[in-house]
Amino acid sequence: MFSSLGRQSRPFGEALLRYAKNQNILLRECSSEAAGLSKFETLAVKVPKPFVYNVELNRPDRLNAMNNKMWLEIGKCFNELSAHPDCRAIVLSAAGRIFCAGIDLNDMSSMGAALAEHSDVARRCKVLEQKIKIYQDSISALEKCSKPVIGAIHSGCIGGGFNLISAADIRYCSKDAWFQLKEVDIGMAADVGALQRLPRAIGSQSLARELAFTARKMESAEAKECGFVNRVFENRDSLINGAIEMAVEMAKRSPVAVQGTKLSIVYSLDHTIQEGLDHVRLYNMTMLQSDDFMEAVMAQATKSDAPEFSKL
Ligand SMILES: CC/C=C\C=C\CC(=O)SCCNC(=O)CCNC(=O)[C@H](O)C(C)(C)COP(=O)(O)OP(=O)(O)OC[C@H]1O[C@@H](n2cnc3c(N)ncnc32)[C@H](O)[C@@H]1OP(=O)(O)O
Repeated sequence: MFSSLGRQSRPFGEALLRYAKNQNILLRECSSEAAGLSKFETLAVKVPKPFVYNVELNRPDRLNAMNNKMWLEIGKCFNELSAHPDCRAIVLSAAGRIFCAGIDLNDMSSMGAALAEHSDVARRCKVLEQKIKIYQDSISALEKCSKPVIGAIHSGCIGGGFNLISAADIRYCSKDAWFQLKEVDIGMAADVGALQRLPRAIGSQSLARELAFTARKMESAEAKECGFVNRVFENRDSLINGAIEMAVEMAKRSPVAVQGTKLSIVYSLDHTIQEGLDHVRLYNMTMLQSDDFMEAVMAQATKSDAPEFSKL
């Protein structure tokens, strides 16, 4: 029964490298276009390992403050990666000395100008509603992305950046990281996801409310203690390497299995246990017929190397 499994015994790393070579995927440094995505101005996209994408916030001179362009590009990038068959796991990191200084405060004044075009409150509300919706959707694209997203945070992670990273599947940070829900300091309620996702991520309404009401900084040790991050690394380099290593582990597994797992976990967040079970039953009644399932079961049963799963 297991005799046809010869092709699965090739070492996984070798198979991936061969695949990357055949597909002409330039590992480590490559432009987002070379990685099969749109061209981005505010993001740098690299493929550090086969099937692993690294999206980097890339406005280091502005401390990665999120201008309108960046908001739009984050949504677009994660939507594209969600559908991209060469991407199986994503590391989200940032260039420069700070992970993200929140929304670009200069953009706030252009928002004021757009509002000033209307004298009527209903028309002004429509402008704001549309803007907030676009920004919310941009961050939700991480959660809706079918591939796991690992946030790798160094130094400051402020306001919009905190909201962004709250939508990642997994968070790691460096020792120097700090997190600040700064919205109340600029006179607004956070509106792009942290108030909804943070209490669930840390399992404490009390701590989430304290952070949100006061804009108090949370340092890396506290972020680890409350479960907001899984691991704290010594510095940015070891952080990025650690995040990529973990992404490789995910990329080794069947994309049918990993993507189905994310889909089920995200669905179950706001459904009853029974609804979640119904949902995953429907998924698996189809996906257990996939080649991936048979190949993975066989590899486990015969103690062979991981199979080389087809693109999905
Ligand atoms: C629909 C609404 C959706 C989302 C809303 C989100 C709300 C938020 O994000 S609230 C948080 C807003 N952000 C902030 O209040 C942070 C502002 N920045 C700072 O407090 C500091 O820059 C710092 C992050 C503590 C770092 O300080 P420091 O190390 O002293 O660097 P600076 O000299 O201050 O900054 C260097 C350079 O970057 C520019 N910059 C920093 N942050 C922003 C920003 N948020 N927007 C635009 N530009 C920013 C700063 O002006 C400096 O520029 P120079 O030209 O070099 O002076």
